[in-house]
Amino acid sequence: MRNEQQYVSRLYERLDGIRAQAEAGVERSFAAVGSGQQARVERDVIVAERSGLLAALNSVESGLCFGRIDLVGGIHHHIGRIGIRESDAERTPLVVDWRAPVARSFYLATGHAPMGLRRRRHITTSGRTVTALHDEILDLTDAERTGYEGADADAVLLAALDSARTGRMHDIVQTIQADQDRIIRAPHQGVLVVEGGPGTGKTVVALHRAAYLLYAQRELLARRAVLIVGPNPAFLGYIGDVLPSLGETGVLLATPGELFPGVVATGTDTLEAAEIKGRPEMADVLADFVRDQQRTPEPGAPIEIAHDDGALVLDWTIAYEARSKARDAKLPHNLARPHFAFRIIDLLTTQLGDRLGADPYGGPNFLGPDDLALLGKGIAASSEVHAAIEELWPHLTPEQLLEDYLADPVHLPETDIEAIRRKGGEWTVADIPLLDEAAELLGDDDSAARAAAEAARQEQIDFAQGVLDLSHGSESYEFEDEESELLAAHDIIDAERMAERHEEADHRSAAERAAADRSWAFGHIIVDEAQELSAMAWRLLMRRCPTRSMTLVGDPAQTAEPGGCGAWDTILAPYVEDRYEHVRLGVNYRTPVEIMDVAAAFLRSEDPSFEPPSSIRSTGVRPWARRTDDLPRAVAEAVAAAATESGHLVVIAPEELHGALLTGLPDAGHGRAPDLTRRVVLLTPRQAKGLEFDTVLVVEPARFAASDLYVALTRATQRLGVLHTGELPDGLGGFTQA
Ligand SMILES: Nc1ncnc2c1ncn2[C@@H]1O[C@H](COP(=O)(O)OP(=O)(O)OP(=O)(O)O)[C@@H](O)[C@H]1O
Repeated sequence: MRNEQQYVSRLYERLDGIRAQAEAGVERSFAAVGSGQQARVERDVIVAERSGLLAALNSVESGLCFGRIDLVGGIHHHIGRIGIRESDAERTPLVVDWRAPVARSFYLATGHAPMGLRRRRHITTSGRTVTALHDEILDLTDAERTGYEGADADAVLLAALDSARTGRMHDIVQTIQADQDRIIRAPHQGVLVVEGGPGTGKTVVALHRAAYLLYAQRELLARRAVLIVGPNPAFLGYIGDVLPSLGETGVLLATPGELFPGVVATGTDTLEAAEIKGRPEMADVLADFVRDQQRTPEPGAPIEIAHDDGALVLDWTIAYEARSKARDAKLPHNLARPHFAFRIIDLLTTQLGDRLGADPYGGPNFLGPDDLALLGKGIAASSEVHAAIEELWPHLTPEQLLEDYLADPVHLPETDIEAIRRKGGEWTVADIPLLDEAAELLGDDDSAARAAAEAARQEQIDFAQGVLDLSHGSESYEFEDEESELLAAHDIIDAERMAERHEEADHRSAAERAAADRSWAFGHIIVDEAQELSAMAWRLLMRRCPTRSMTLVGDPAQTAEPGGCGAWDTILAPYVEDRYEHVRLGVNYRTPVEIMDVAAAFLRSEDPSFEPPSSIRSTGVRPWARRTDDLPRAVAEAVAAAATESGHLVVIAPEELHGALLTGLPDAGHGRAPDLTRRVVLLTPRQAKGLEFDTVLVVEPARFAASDLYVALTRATQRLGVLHTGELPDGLGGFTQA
C-alpha cells in the first residue's frame, strides 16, 4: 500500500505541475505585450486551448489512477483516466490512459486468457489517498502473493454497484466488464445498436464509447464534435458529469426538443398528435404543402398589375409556365423562387413588348432587343410585380410554414387533421423534426445573409483603410528609421487583407458551433432511449450524421412514446438497410434480483415471451406494497420512514397527483427541471426514464401505462415500495404487505 501511495502521490505532483504550467500559460497570454486585433486573436486562441486543458485536468482529479497491470516478464503499467508522462527527456509514461491499447488487458484478461498478465490490481482512492488494493492473480503458476488478493474477484464491482447514489451518474472506468469493453472499443464504423434490459449499462457504456472514440479519433471528432441525444433535461443533467470526469468536454448534449437551432420546444402535444406528427408520411405531407404555396391565379381571374406603360396581366398561363420552369430546377422552394421570378418578369416583358411594339398593319414588332431589355428592367423594378410574385411564390421560413400548416392542416384524414390542428402556441418536441423537414424543403436562402456579410466586409475594408490612412499620416512620426519605414503597414498590406486579418476568428469549440448550426455534420451521434424517437426524428438525426457513425442505445420493452419506432429494422432500414451491428447486454447491474423478479413477472403477464436481464446482485430485501385511502399522507410517512436509509429516494407518481403529494414533501426536487441531487425527488414515470435511485416509491401504479410501470419498477438499486388506493394492476404482485 505504501508503495502505491508514493506512486499515486508522485502522479498528483506531476498533475499539479502540468496544471500550474497551463495556468501560467494563460496568465502569460493575458499579460502579452502585443496589442492590436491579431495579438488579441492569438491570445484568445491560446487562452481557450489552455482553459480547455485546465478543465480536463481539473475534472480527472478524482480517481486519477485506479489500476495497475503486471505483465509476465516484470514490466508493469499504472492505468488512469488520462495518460500522464514524466517531465524527463524520455517523457516516460507515468500512467497510461484507460483507452490506450496497452490498457486493454486490464479489462479483458481472465485466468483462462491472461493476455500476458501476471496480476491485475484495482487501486481505490479517496481524494489523493490510497484506501484499498484488490489483486487478482491471473498467472496461477506464479507463487508470489501480495496479501491483497481478495476471495471475491468482483469485490470492487460489487462495492461500486452497492454504493449510495448521488443523483449523478458516475463513470465506471475502474470496473468496465469484458462484454462492455468490447462494445466501448467496437471497431465498427457505422451504426452500432446497443440493446439491453433496464440497468444493463447501456447508457454508461455508450458514454464510455464516446470517450473512447474521442481518444481514438481525436483529430476528426475534435473538428466535427460528438452529439449525445437523451430523452429529457433531467436525464442530460444526470449523465452530464460522466464525460468530463473522463477528461472529455467537447461533446454536445441535447434533448430531441433542442435539435432545431433557435427553437426550444416548451409546448406539449396530445399523445395522438405526437404520434401523427412523427409518422414518416409527414415528409410527403409537408412537401405537398410546400407545393401548395406555389400558386397560380384562378383561370379567368388574372392579377392585374398597374404599370407606367399600361396594365400587365399576370394570368393562369403565365404563372403556370413560370411555376413549371421553377419546379424543373428541382431546388428547394426558396432557392427556386428566383427562377419563378425571372420567368414571370420575362413573360410579362414579352406581353408588354408585344403590345407596345405591335405593328397595326401586321408587320414585325417595332421594338428591338435593347428596347425589350429596358422594358424588362422597368418591370423587374416594379414593386407591384414583386408583390404579385410574393403572392404566388412566397419566401417562407420553416416556422412560418409549419405554423400555417398546423393552423389549417391538409393532406391527412379528417380525424388526424383535427388531432393536430393548432393556432399559434408553443412549439412541441414533435414539431422539431417537422421544422427541420420544412427547412430542408424550403432551403436556406442565404442571399440576404451573404449580402449582409459582404456589407460587413466592405465596412471593415473602409475601417482598415481609415487605419492605413492614419498610419500613413503619422508615418514620419512613428517610423523614423529607414527599415521601419519600409515595413510601414500601408506598404506591405492593402486594406482588404488587413480587414481579413482583423476579422474575428471563430473561437467557439466545435460543439458550440454545432449547437447553433442546423446543417452541422457531427462526427458521431449517440442516441439514448433510441426506441422512443419517431420516424420523423430519425430523418432529422440522419441528416446531422451523413457518415452514419452512430451508437443507438435502447430497449424496445421500455418504449413509451406512441410515435416511437420500436424495432431497429424499421428505424434503420431506410438509411443503412441491414448494414448495422446489433449487440446485446444481458446483465442487470442496477436492480437487485428481488425487485427484478417483480418487474419481470409484471411484464411477462403482458408478454409471456419476455426475457428479463439477469440481476447481478441480491439484497435480501423484498419489495413492499401498501393499500391506503390517503395517498399524500401515506407517501409522506413512507418518505419519513426512509429518512434513516442512506442515499436518494424518488417518488414516481402520475403528474396529476404531484400537487397533492408535494404538500407532504416540501423539500422534494420536482417540476420540469427537477434537482436530482436532492435527497427526495418527485417525478412522473416519463421523467424517471434512464435514472436510478437507492429507494423508489411507486404511487398509484394502476394509472401507469404498462411500459411506464416497467420503467418505474426498475429504477431502484436497493428498495422498492408501492402505494395504491385501489386494486394493483393485473400481473403486479409478489410484494410483502407493509
Ligand atoms: N461495469 C460497471 N461497473 C460499475 N457500475 C456499472 C457497470 N455497468 C453498469 N453499471 C451501473 O449500472 C447502472 C445502470 O447503468 P445504465 O444506467 O447505463 O443502464 P441502462 O441499461 O441504460 O438502464 P435503463 O435502460 O434502465 O436506463 C449504473 O449505475 C451504472 O453505473
